[in-house]
Amino acid sequence: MKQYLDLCQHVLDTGIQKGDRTGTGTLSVFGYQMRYDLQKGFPLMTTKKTAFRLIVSELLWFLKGDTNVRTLVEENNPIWDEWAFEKWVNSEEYTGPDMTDFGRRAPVDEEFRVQYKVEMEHFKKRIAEDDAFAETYGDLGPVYGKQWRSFGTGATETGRQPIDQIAQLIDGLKNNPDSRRHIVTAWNPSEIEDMALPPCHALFQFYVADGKLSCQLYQRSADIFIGVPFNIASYALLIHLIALETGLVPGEFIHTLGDAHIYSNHVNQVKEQLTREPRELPTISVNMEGKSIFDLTTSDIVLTNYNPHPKIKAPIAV
Ligand SMILES: Nc1nc(=O)c2c([nH]1)NC[C@@H]1CN(c3ccc(C(=O)N[C@@H](CCC(=O)O)C(=O)O)cc3)CN21
Ligand SMILES: O=c1ccn([C@H]2C[C@H](O)[C@@H](COP(=O)(O)O)O2)c(=O)[nH]1
Repeated sequence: MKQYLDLCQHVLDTGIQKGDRTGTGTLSVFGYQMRYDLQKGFPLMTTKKTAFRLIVSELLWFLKGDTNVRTLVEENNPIWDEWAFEKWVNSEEYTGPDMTDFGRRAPVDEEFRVQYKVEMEHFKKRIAEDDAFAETYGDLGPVYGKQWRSFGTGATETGRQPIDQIAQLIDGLKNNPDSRRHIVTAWNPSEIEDMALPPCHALFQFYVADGKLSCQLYQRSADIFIGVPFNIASYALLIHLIALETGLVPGEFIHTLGDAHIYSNHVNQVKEQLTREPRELPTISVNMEGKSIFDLTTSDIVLTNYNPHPKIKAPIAV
């Protein structure tokens, strides 16, 4: 994972102090590229323990075309909770304690944090138990799952069907591997305003040469300490899955970043991680057993030989 540590060092050394939407403040560079050869092992962070289980359940959620956090809540995956919760506490129906700016206040205000945790637990319980509530407040809008599997409603004006970009990708890779048009985009300008968060991993392209399958991602905005380790592993897993589906061997993941930033409250954690020696990479195996990648469950994907340094905690910017 030297590539990742080099990115961290580069941003610490040359990053510019920049304000951001969340009000946290960042050190930021614009434009950076990393390459991961998947033949050398599975690129999950070894310099801090990273929750692979959460990465798997999020990717399978995208692949099923799901955009409702209920599925993630049921799988005990909290990574999208804040963005659904935000919609709930800003709604007219919410009558609990004031949760304005909860993301910024919770890490620094002990008394508020207790209140926030109570409200968040209530919210999750209701998402899990109340169908109508989950349908309204669990849904993040037309985020990744919608764009990947069902891009563009368009039906009323054009009479066209929504596009299953992943099915088309698999089809194209099988039937026309040399094509330079193996592209999937989550960036749908006409639906951005309805999304809880505009897509960060916005567009990717697949490529086949020598029987190997590679993918390059353009990520417009990259939270280096929290988001990027998840994104690298998620796309590496996506390449493995698409390779199984198309009879190819995993090649390279090329990760191209736009605004690549370290949040000001992650700088110490990044420095701690930089003192650690990378270890041997783990490997993964996938049990397809006649299933398509759209029907997999988390237990079908198994990680072995993962011996990371301990976890490093950090607050997430909402
Ligand atoms: N500021 C920000 N950074 C992100 O990376 C990010 C967002 N926002 N918003 C949407 C999604 C949600 N993602 C997330 C959210 C939380 C974790 C997280 O809490 N990771 C912890 C581990 C959690 C655990 O082990 O329970 C970590 O330490 O990596 C990771 C990715 C990635 N995205
Ligand atoms: O997969 C993801 C999702 C989100 N992020 C980070 C990047 C930014 O820090 C925030 C999004 O804020 P914007 O103001 O919309 O750019 O989330 C990530 O790194 N990876």
